[in-house]
Amino acid sequence: MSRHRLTAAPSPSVRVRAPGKVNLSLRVGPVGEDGYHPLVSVFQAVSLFEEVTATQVSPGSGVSLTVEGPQAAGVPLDATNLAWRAADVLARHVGVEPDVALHVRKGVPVAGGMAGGSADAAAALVACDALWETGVPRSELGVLAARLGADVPFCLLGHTAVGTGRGDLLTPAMTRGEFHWVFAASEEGLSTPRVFAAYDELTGGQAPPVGVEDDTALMQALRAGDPTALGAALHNDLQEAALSLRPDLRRTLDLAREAGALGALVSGSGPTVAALARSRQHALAIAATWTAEGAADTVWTATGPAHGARVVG
Ligand SMILES: C[C@](O)(CO)[C@H](O)COP(=O)(O)OP(=O)(O)OC[C@H]1O[C@@H](n2ccc(N)nc2=O)[C@H](O)[C@@H]1O
Ligand SMILES: Nc1ncnc2c1ncn2[C@@H]1O[C@H](COP(=O)(O)OP(=O)(O)OP(=O)(O)O)[C@@H](O)[C@H]1O
Repeated sequence: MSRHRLTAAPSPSVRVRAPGKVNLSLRVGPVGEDGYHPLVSVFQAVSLFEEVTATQVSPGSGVSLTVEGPQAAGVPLDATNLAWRAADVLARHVGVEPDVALHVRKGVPVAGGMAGGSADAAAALVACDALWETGVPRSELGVLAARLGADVPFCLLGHTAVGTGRGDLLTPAMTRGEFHWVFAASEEGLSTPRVFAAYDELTGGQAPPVGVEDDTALMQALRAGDPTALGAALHNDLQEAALSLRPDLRRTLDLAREAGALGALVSGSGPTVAALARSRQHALAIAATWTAEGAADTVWTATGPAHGARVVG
């Protein structure tokens, strides 16, 4: 008598990785009537990745979501989650039912100014498009991405790019070589709208208009692959606003400079502090200084630029 073991075939699934970012330069104009600030930013994607797995479920199941990672407790598990919203937006756009089980593995600090949630949205768009075989062109995914948040189009694109408008109109930038980064992350995040509101207060709502010409030295440093020149050109208009809400970050910045960082700044709306190092070894030395001084809850090293949202495995 022969025995047959019946094993159910695993449901088809797609795994996508999307990067967090650091704003090498962030210049913020006066708030507009839509509540958004016109900005010019040079984004760089770094090798801290969010991973979203989209798995097929039976028709009519709808969207479900699980999240893993050290800071997963701070992430919403309902339809307000950016990955869930991305699945809904794509389904509506192509006219399919949003049936999918999403699993998010967080590798970017939560509410840290590094676009972790935006990376989840970008990854979910790519993952669901592949799972549902809807074949939406990248340019069209970019339009959907902008609806989900100002940082989402960049997480889709990756590498290094100049963003204008809300930060969602992107032009790829030329770079040479690899840059070494260290990030000091805090358990307690900062709310992006609160940081923009603090900026409005500090500038009395009269911030000067912004232009791409302010970043000429930075763009030249990127093209030359010159980390020293890049370190000197790093800039963030939101830094003082973030420091007004988190004055302790000043010490984190000072410690990085004392450890020889080529430049140090608050990443985006903070509270993560980014430091540019000379090499991988130097990045580890800065990380060790921050850890020894208790200047961060978690310290991460990474390189940039990194690729945009793409299918892995
Ligand atoms: C600070 C940055 O991370 C820099 O890259 C981004 O500008 C923020 O991008 P994001 O988190 O994707 O932003 P969204 O989710 O679109 O917007 C959150 C809130 O941030 C503020 N916001 C965002 C982008 C922008 N250009 N001006 C703004 O004033 C608005 O109050 C908005 O309601
Ligand atoms: N998938 C998600 N992951 C993390 N947070 C999410 C997600 N979806 C929605 N959120 C909400 O968004 C808030 C900001 O999270 P996120 O990690 O994207 O911040 P951030 O890195 O500061 O973003 P940005 O740099 O784009 O402003 C969180 O506090 C959380 O409430």
